[in-house]
Amino acid sequence: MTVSHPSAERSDDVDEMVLRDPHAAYQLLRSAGPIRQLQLFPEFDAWVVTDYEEARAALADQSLQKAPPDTAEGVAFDSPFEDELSANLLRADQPEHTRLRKLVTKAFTSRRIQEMRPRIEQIADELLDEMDGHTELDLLDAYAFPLPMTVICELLGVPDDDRDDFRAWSNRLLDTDVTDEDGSSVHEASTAMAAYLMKLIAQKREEPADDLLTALIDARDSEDRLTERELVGMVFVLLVAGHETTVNLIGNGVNGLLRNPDQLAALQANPELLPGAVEEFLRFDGPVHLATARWASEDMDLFGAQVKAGQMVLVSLLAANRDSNRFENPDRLDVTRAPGGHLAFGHGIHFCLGAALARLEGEIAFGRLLARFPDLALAGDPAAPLRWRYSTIIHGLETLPVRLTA
Ligand code: HEM
Repeated sequence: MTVSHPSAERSDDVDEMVLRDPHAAYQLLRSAGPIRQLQLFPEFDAWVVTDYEEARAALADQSLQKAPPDTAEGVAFDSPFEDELSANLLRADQPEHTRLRKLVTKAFTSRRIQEMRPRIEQIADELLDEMDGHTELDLLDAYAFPLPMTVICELLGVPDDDRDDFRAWSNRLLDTDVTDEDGSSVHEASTAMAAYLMKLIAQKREEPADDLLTALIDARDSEDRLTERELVGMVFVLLVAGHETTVNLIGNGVNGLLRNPDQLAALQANPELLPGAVEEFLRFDGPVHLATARWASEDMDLFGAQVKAGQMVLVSLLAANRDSNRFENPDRLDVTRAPGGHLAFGHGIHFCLGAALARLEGEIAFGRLLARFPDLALAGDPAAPLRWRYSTIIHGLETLPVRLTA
């Protein structure tokens, strides 16, 4: 698959290739062992784990801590979300992590999530109604983005009128912008995002309702179970994780299907394959590229590498999910593959809180889309280069132009 990006003029070494064309880069890297140092950020190198077994072990290894240690290398660069947004689950170690996660687990259990099925189906159908009558459109804008965004906003109980601003800030926080040398664009986006979240919390304090944000505010104001910074950090992580990822489950999965017509036909002929197909989309082109940063808490031997205290360790979920020692024919999309075992939702104590919700959204999104537009196809020249977002965290397309009818 060819990929282009505005920064293609940068040096074409493997470090840069990991961001520009990750699957090809990991194929080159894998033969060099399960871990190696890469320069993914301008100021410092990070250790990157690429093989399945080691990736799984690293995700569960609590000597790789989430809170940057005092002596960490490159912390200033890695912390654009200072200060208001950083007190969140993905930056917390035990025991803070357990306390914070307990506040939200109840809202995300499979049973609670299954109750949302009729409403998610309705949201999908409304978006599909709006698409009807168009010949070509960007599936990310019209469907893959608004669906999970509407769901997470309703679950929290916040308006989604500002969702375009929110999407722009969130993209700026998660993508690597090579032109933002002094970090001012990221800083501006994190300041705007923090101000917006504080406004949402203030509004909800004025008008409480039967929703997750009200419950979190109660836990703060009546029970003192989290600080104000932690409240803002929680809303931040739920809103960002709730929509930056599922949009790319839908986008990457549809892209994979439309480029593999035999798999599309198999799924259309056997809709009962859908839940397994969603797992395969997650394995084949998962929405998260590298899991969020971990830091060595001490000098250690990590899979044969001498990692020093304070160095950053990143786990490549994309690489692990294409490890041929774990998955047969890993570069083949196969909707009949026995599901399970992929690392797209992470592993260990930070395993994705929203996995059940994302799976349900995915199942509904693919099922409704293919039923409504059975002749769905890529618009334009299928051999034309795809533009992937340039990001250490997100693996997703910039746009996905499709034709709706034959
Ligand atoms: C297909 C969609 C999704 C994918 C692939 C995904 C992936 C992940 C991954 C890989 C992690 C762990 C990161 C790490 O260990 O560094 C994670 C954590 C998390 N995800 Fe998801 N996610 C998805 C959807 C969602 C949704 C819909 C929500 C809903 C709010 C959500 C909320 C979270 C939260 C709160 C965490 C942090 C958990 C913790 O630190 O304990 N995610 N997700």
